[in-house]
Amino acid sequence: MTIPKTVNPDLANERKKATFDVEEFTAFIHDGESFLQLKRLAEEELFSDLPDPVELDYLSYEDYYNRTVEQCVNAITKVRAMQERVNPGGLEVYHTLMTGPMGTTLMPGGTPMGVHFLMFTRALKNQGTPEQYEKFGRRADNCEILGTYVQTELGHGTYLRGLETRADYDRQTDEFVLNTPKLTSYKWWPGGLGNTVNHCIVVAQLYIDDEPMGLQLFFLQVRDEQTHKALPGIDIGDIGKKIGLQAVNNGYLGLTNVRIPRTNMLMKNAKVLPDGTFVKSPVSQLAYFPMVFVRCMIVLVNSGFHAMAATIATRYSAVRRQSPIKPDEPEPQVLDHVTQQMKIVPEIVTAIAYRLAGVKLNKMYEETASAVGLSDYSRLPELHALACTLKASCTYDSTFGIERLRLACGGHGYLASANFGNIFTWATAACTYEGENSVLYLQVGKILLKTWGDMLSGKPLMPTMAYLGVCASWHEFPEWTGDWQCLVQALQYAATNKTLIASKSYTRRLESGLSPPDAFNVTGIELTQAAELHGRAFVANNFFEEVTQNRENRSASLNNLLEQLLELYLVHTVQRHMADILRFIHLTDEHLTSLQDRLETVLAELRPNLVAICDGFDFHDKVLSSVLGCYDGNVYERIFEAAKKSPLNQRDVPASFAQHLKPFMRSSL
Ligand SMILES: CC(C)(COP(=O)(O)OP(=O)(O)OC[C@H]1O[C@@H](n2cnc3c(N)ncnc32)[C@H](O)[C@@H]1OP(=O)(O)O)[C@@H](O)C(=O)NCCC(=O)NCCSC(=O)CCCC(=O)O
Ligand SMILES: Cc1cc2nc3c(=O)[nH]c(=O)nc-3n(C[C@H](O)[C@H](O)[C@H](O)COP(=O)(O)OP(=O)(O)OC[C@H]3O[C@@H](n4cnc5c(N)ncnc54)[C@H](O)[C@@H]3O)c2cc1C
Repeated sequence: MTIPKTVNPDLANERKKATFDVEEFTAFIHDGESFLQLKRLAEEELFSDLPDPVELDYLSYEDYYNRTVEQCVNAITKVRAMQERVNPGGLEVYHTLMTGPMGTTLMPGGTPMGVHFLMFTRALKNQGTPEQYEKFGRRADNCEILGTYVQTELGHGTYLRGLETRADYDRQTDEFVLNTPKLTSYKWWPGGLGNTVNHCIVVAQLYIDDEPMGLQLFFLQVRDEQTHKALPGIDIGDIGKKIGLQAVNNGYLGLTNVRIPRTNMLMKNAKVLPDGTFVKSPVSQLAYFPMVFVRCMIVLVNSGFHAMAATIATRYSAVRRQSPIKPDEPEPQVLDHVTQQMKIVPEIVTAIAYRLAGVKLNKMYEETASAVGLSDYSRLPELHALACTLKASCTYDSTFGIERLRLACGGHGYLASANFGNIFTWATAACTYEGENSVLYLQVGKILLKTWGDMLSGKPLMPTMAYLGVCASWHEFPEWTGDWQCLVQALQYAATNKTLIASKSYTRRLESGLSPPDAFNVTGIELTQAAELHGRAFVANNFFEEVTQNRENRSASLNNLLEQLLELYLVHTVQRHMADILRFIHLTDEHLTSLQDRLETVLAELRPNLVAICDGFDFHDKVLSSVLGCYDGNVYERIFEAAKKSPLNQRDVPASFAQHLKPFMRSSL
């Protein structure tokens, strides 16, 4: 089957209908031109010789892994060469691309080197001393060594204080002795640990003279640099097949009396001196900072997955024709069925809303990291709260959004070659890794409770929670105007009152004699609901600010489009949380009808621009890797071509016919 060189006429027609400049939208959504140019340059280099993803699908587990390593190494080699051309000696190309959505999507089954770039290199830089960076970090940055972040154990992932891996200081030899004393202490899950890396950062409980000193990070070599064989005392391997991310090579690690020099503990914050004196970190949570960075990144990465799935479903829905709306008319593009628009358009805007929130969050991370560099730790709690809430709500919304988008593609959405399977399993993994979502919401719930107390005692509130003070001061919700500000305030008001309810329940339980931890546990449902609403209110408010500020820097047509996207996002989000809102705000049937009218109006207004908006996300066909989502819309040819590649179509009759079917049918006679 040859794929036509022409673009499907329905898609070409959609593109002609666009009312805005796609390139301007693309620059807006990528936060400026510079990253965009870098991304496109890299795509040109990286994708020229990538193999067909359909072939990868049929490889064995082992071949899939080996093939991914090959692709990964090729990609990194090219990116390094590109860095030398763009800014010799710098690392921005490297890090921007390998830690961004493109790096993750370059290999359909994920990459065994992702955690090397995301966590290993960064932790060496930010948790090590300058000398440690020179000794270990520079080699990691240059990929002379490969590593991963080894924290989770078979028995514990969430509850870090329960980790069982020990690092005992031996004053005589100036070494730490590392052990995983029980089966449950085995490290379990780290990406690339299975068979790829030769070094890692191990998170372990530090003991000095058998006294626990808390969790610390240790640089550890696990495999010989020449032979790649495990070093003495190290039991290491792959944890086996998962429901997705088959090439990430998640591994296990057991340690028996493994000795490392004292200077292998990352000592930028806490320190152990040669005589065994322990110098505490100025703030113990600094050991958690590598996780905060990844939580911030996840918001960008998952909003990217969400936008990928939305692009596939939108393009396919513009090509797919089914079921006349009026009996005597031709079959319309399925995108003209309003229920189809309702499945797709809210997902497009949600991906955009999280992309914008993710950019804001990552800027806040950079500011906080700079402040930490100057020993100012004051913004850590606010960053922690926002990273937790956005990581949790973004991964949840993208996971279920991607599934809705797959369903919107009917039968063909279920084909592996449509690529929803990979996109979904990438997205849903992030609901668990880097902090399980409910656990992160409970962290936010705890901070909301504390903030509520601060508010009652007149203390200043952190900026992203200041609205609690404003809303709590209202006797009742101001007059319902239904404008954008009102819709954002409705979400904030609901979040505030949910916090109030949770706070009252918690206090009531304390008064009835429950201990604080028990009272917190039984208030968990209300606390997580408050935390979720807090996150959604932030995303809505941020979207509102992005669209209503800096208008003069954008064309009128882009402003118009962004206003429509905002309108849909706010109306849809308010409708989604209507049960919470109605509990606190009196709305009439007229108000609710008006919201529904607005939803339907803006869906119709956005309809001509849907394909162009998805084009504006600027996903290369190799990134989408989908027979349904290609830019040219030659969907049926690609579905057919992919089917022809099935191994079962490579010979006339499969072996199982002679071996099993034929004797079986004879004996049934
Ligand atoms: C759940 C907690 C946060 C609990 O921490 P804790 O110290 O035991 O208990 P606590 O009393 O709740 O907290 C004490 C205090 O520490 C604060 N805090 C907690 N975390 C942070 C932070 N990151 N930054 C700044 N502050 C933080 C809390 O708010 C508390 O503050 P407070 O004392 O109340 O003022 C922690 O255990 C945790 O983070 N667990 C999640 C584990 C996790 O995320 N693992 C990730 C492994 S790596 C990975 O998955 C890589 C995947 C990457 C890929 O494949 O791409
Ligand atoms: C694809 C993937 C990649 C990963 N990569 C890495 C890596 O590179 N390095 C690494 O160290 N780890 C990695 N992990 C491990 C990951 O970080 C942990 O799985 C994650 O932190 C969740 O911890 P857990 O598995 O212990 O879940 P659990 O905590 O056992 O969760 C089970 C259930 O218990 C609930 N629960 C637990 N604690 C509480 C609580 N306090 N309150 C209420 N409910 C609670 C949870 O909400 C959940 O519903 C990876 C995991 C996956 C899936």
